[in-house]
Amino acid sequence: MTLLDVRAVTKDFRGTRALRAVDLAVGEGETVGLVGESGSGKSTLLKCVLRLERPDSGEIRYDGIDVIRADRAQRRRFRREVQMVFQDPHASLNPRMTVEQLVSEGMLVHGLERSRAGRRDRVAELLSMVGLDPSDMGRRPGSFSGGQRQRIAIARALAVRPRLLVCDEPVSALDVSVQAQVINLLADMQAELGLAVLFIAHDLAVVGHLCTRIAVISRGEIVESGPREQVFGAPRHEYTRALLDAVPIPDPTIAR
Ligand SMILES: Nc1ncnc2c1ncn2[C@@H]1O[C@H](COP(=O)(O)OP(=O)(O)OP(=O)(O)O)[C@@H](O)[C@H]1O
Repeated sequence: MTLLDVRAVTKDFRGTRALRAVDLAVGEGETVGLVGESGSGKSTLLKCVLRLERPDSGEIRYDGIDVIRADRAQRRRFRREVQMVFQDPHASLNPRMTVEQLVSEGMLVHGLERSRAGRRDRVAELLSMVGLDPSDMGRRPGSFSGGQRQRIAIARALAVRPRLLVCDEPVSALDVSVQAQVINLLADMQAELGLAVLFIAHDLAVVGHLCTRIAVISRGEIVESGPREQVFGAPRHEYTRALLDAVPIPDPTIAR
């Protein structure tokens, strides 16, 4: 079943065509990568999906909800079921809050765990899941490394039991050695929880590691889209070939 369905979305900013009739679908439990260089339109598409920008034309549907015209109850469901992990956990995690507060905030907002003890237990469980020590839940994000902060951000997103996780350049700010750990964690969580993932990045190698389907965006247009093996093995578009030339192939089976 298609969970997120973006159809023919177009967006102009006073003369700049940021998106040209973009189509993009993410199925239930599916991992989709959206790749493109800086300025290609990735952020604009994301803002349209998150209702931060209104497309000039086109449709965005999420599990029966018309995202652009959603009513209050629909927006509320959408805000719980679609969670985000951002590029910079330093900026996206409030430095004054403890890990316990950060991870339990969504549960409070959405009324998922009524008791403080229940929320605490769930925070402990989530921290273990993402490879952090539950006894650290009283610490603040500033005392963790970049990779650990991204684990906190992932635990926070998972706390409200989302169906779709949207990751916007989640490892771009991390050291290369830490990038692989965070990608592996996302892959584990995706498999364990059956989450759908939309993973946005400028780096094709990073996307290829996690996503079974890849869409390539260039100058506001999806220039290629298909199974990972097809995009890596037989890229149709010259822009994809250029992106492939610029990165090491992450998986030797794909390289062959
Ligand atoms: N608010 C805005 N006003 C005017 N132009 C904009 C605005 N937002 C984006 N643009 C333009 O739209 C185009 C797409 O930008 P967008 O930020 O979506 O690209 P991107 O792929 O997300 O790039 P990056 O990876 O650098 O964030 C660019 O030409 C950009 O300059």
